[in-house]
Amino acid sequence: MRIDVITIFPGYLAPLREALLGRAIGAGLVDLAVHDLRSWTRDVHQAVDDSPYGGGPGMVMRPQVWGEALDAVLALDERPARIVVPTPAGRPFTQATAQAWTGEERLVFACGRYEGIDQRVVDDARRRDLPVDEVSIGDYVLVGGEVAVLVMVEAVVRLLPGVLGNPASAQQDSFSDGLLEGPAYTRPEVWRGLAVPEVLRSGNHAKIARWRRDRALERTAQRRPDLLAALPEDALDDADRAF
Ligand SMILES: NCc1ccc(-c2ccccc2)nc1
Repeated sequence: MRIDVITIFPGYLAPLREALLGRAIGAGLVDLAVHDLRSWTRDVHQAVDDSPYGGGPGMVMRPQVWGEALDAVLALDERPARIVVPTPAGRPFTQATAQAWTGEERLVFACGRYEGIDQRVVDDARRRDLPVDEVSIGDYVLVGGEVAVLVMVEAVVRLLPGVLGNPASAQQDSFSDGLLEGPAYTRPEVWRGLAVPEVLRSGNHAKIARWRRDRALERTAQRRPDLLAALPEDALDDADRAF
């Protein structure tokens, strides 16, 4: 998978080259290219924004600069790309989104700042039949899209074959079965007077699996009843319902 990020703060994306993601890049599982949007400005001030039509606070990012930047970056590679625009006004980015994007050959992230990017940039891309997703990683407003890109790239790349040491962990993590993950423990057996739940040291794998499922159901019911309500009919068996 090739990932391009266009931003006025390339340094914000440096963490993508660390640790797990850095190793995935080193292993050739992912190609990452970060581009400075100002490379496509033509004025001496390298202006990327301007006042909003209709008035109101803040500034809007100029369509000319973004149009030239996207055209140039898309032309760098012949692989078909999905353009992703992080925005508080976007559709929710979920684990399902991350899973779906693992099938993409290329993702091009457009990081907005200020009040966002002139809407015509997205409209123009869509009318050229380029797939464009405006996505939100949560109901809060950041200063720009860069942090959202770090979140989404990590969520997607970790799912790519060969990236995680143990692929099973990607299957068993939260949300993969629609439930939150329950509590986890490691040595020592007792820490500050707190003991690891007995069942986890019992060696009885059926009992352990049941206990873990019950804790996941309990935590999901307490913290995210919306996830429980969204589970497909056949997702819970009789033992689950008994819980
Ligand atoms: N839903 C997370 C998110 C994503 C992007 C932005 C944002 C804020 C200002 C300008 C451009 C993007 N804020 C929140």
